[in-house]
Amino acid sequence: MESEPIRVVVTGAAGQIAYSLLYMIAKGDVFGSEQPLILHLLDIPPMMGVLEGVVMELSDCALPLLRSVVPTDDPVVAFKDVAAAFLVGAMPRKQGMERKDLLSANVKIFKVQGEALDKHAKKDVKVLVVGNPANTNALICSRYAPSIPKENFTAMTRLDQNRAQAQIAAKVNVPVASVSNVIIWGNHSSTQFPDASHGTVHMAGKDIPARDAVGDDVWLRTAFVETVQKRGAAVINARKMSSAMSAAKAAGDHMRDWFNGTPPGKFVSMGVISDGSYGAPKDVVFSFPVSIKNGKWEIVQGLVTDDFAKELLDVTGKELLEERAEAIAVIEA
Ligand SMILES: NC(=O)C1=CN([C@@H]2O[C@H](COP(=O)(O)OP(=O)(O)OC[C@H]3O[C@@H](n4cnc5c(N)ncnc54)[C@H](O)[C@@H]3O)[C@@H](O)[C@H]2O)C=CC1
Ligand SMILES: O=C(O)CCC(=O)C(=O)O
Repeated sequence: MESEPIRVVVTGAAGQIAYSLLYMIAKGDVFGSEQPLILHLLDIPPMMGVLEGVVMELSDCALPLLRSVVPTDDPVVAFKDVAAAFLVGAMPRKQGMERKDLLSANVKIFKVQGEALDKHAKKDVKVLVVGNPANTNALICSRYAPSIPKENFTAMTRLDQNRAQAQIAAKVNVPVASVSNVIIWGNHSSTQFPDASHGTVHMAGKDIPARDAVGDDVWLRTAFVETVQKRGAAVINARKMSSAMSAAKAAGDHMRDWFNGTPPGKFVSMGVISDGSYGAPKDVVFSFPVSIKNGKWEIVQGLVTDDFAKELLDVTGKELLEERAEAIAVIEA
C-alpha cells in the first residue's frame, strides 16, 4: 500500500540553496524513494514572481513522488501540518562579514517562524535551521514554539562535517565515503572546532583512526582546523556568493539521517540544544556528535577530549553565549 504524502516546508524557497535542495527532496533523496511529498514553499512577497518560476520548474521535472506544491508568502499556510521544516530563508553574508553580523537582520525571522510552527505544524515536526547565524536562530525559533519539544530544533553543521571529511579524504587519498566520525563542535562560525581525533578512515578492509591515517598531528591542529573554519568565507571570496549546492546537499544529509538513523558505531554532527555535555554551556544550540535511532538523536558520550580540544570548545561556547544575549536583546528591543 502506498504511504500517505508528508508535508515538507522549505523557507527561502526562491533563493539559491533552495534551488538545489528542492530537487533533492522532491526526487526522494531525503525522505526515501517510497515517500510521496507535498512541498510548501515560503518566501517573501517581492519574491513571489521568482517562486512561480521555481514551481513551474518543479512541475517540469515530472517527479513521481511530488504530489503537489504550495507556494506562499504566508507563514500560516507554509507551516500548516508540516512534518519537516528546512528553515533556509534569511539574508546571507557578503565578503568581509562574519555570520554573527547577520544576527540583527535574521533573528526576528526566526521568532515569527517559531510562533507559526508552534501554532500550525505537527507537534513532532523536525526543524532544521540553515539560515545564519544558524545555531542562535534555531534557539530563538524553539523559544517561540514552546509546544514543540526543544529536541526538534536543530542547526546545520553538516556542511562543516562534510567539508572536514573531504579535507581528510584528500589528505589520505581515499574516497570521501571512507572517512567517518569527524566531529564539528560548537557554533557554525569561524570559532567552530573541527575535530578529527575520534574520526576513522576505512583502509585495507578495516577502520583505522584518522590520526594514524593522516600521520600529521600538526596539520590536524592547524591547517585542517583553519581550512574548515574559513571554508564558507573562501567560497564567498571565489563565487561572490555563499555556498549553495554544498549547503543543500548537507541539509539533505542532515534531515535524511534524522529520519532514518545512523549506522551502529557511526555518528554525525548536528547543532542541538545543549545539556552541558563536554563542558558546553547549557541552553544554547551547540554542535555535538550525535547518534540517531527511531527519529531521536542522542549526544555521543564518553569521548575523551584533551586540553587543546577543551580550549577550543570553550571559545566556541563563549561565542554562543554572546550570540544568545545579543539575540535576546534584539528581539526584546
Ligand atoms: N548553516 C550552513 O551551513 C549554511 C547556511 N547558509 C545560510 O543560508 C541562508 C540562505 O542562503 P541562500 O539561499 O544562499 O540565500 P539567498 O539570498 O539566495 O536566498 C534566501 C531567500 O530567503 C528569502 N527570505 C528572506 N527573508 C525571508 C522570510 N522572512 N521568510 C521566508 N523567506 C525569506 C529571500 O527572499 C531569498 O529568496 C543564509 O543565511 C546563508 O548564510 C548558507 C550556507 C550554509
Ligand atoms: O559562510 C557563510 O556565511 C556562507 C554560508 C555558510 O554558512 C557556509 O558556507 O558555511
